[in-house]
Amino acid sequence: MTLTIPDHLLALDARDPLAHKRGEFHLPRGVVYLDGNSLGALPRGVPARLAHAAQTEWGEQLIRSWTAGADAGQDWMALPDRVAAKIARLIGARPHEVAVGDSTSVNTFKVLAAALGVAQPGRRVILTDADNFPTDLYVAQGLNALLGGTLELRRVPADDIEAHLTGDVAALLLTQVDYRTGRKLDLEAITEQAQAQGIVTVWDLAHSAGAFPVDLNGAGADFAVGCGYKFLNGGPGAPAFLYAAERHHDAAPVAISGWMGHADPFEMARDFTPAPGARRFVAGTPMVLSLSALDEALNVFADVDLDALRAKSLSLTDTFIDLVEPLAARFPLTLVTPREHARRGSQVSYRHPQAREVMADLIQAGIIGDYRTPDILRFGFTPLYHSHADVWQAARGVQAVLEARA
Ligand SMILES: Cc1ncc(COP(=O)(O)O)c(C=O)c1O
Ligand SMILES: Nc1c(O)cccc1C(=O)C[C@H](N)C(=O)O
Repeated sequence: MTLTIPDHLLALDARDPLAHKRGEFHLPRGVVYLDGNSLGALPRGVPARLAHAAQTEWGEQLIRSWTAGADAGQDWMALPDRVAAKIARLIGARPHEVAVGDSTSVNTFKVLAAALGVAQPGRRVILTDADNFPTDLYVAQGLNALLGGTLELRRVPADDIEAHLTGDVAALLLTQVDYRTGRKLDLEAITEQAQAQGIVTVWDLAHSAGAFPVDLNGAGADFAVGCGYKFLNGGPGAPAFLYAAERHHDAAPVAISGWMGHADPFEMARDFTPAPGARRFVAGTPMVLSLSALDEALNVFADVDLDALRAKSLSLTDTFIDLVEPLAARFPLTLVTPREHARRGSQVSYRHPQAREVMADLIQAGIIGDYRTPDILRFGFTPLYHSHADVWQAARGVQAVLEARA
């Protein structure tokens, strides 16, 4: 097995317009980290920012930090809005259509409730992908239980979704990129077809935001959610985001109407008057420390051309698929990620009957991907910090592990 990186891959790295971004991350030595679709790597600016938030803003300024520096946009109170504005650019939204805080699960509850609130009267069906990420399914089940079981959760295979966009469906709940296979759905086309049937759309962008450009406004999408700790690199348990199209702000119910979503929290009014825009969905006190980390992590994207990000992501995943392809002839390895660019997110997955054990061996060898039930080997590629040389090393690692186990 040769460890010499082929010239054509070195040439791709040499003309990579995003190559300089790698230096903005801490990447441990001896590891090829292919799990940024679960927990993004640490941006170098984050530790100092966290230290400042803890020592100066909390330690010295204490409670004054909630309002201190408001004129310069440095107050904690507006931190969720500042982070929302940075995420808005990545998902094709306007800043006042994005709210940041809570987890993706909680935000899914909020936007699903909001979607049902603006759905066509009398419709009770939530249509979703049978293989959707569990939390999406569970949240829909929980909301149905809360509503006395009056909803129907209709689960169909993702490939059959379009055929099920019928006039009785209230809301469509879909994850754009499947967490197991990396299959990417056509958000624009599905949104258009759903809306033609009067269906309100809710998109889970957990594996989309920060991985490639998303254009929610361009698609006319209704609602969306996504994670802060995956491709946005906000750190473990980073706050999530939600998106609510401006046209729904007045009519959509705020299911968790907390005081921080009030138009004037310190008025301490007895009744809920929603804040303008999506801020109304920020229920409670902003998680300042984790928001600070996410805010800093998002600065990495400031000078990133999102089309270049997508082009590089596809080049990395193409390269991995090409390099691993010969192994499929020798080992029970089946590519489950679509080869078509339009249908691929930023990960590559394979079925293997001993996927769990193979991944354990890979991690032992410093190739960190992950295993997903029942038999999926999952490799996430982050165009901000991966090179084609990394891809080469990862593919060689897969080869070595499979050969050693044979
Ligand atoms: C598609 C999708 N939705 C939601 C989540 C997670 O939600 P939460 O941040 O609430 O754990 C994940 C990953 O954990 C996911 O892959
Ligand atoms: N959120 C996670 C966690 O708290 C622990 C371990 C993994 C995760 C994940 O993000 C899993 C991820 N959503 C997935 O696609 O499988």
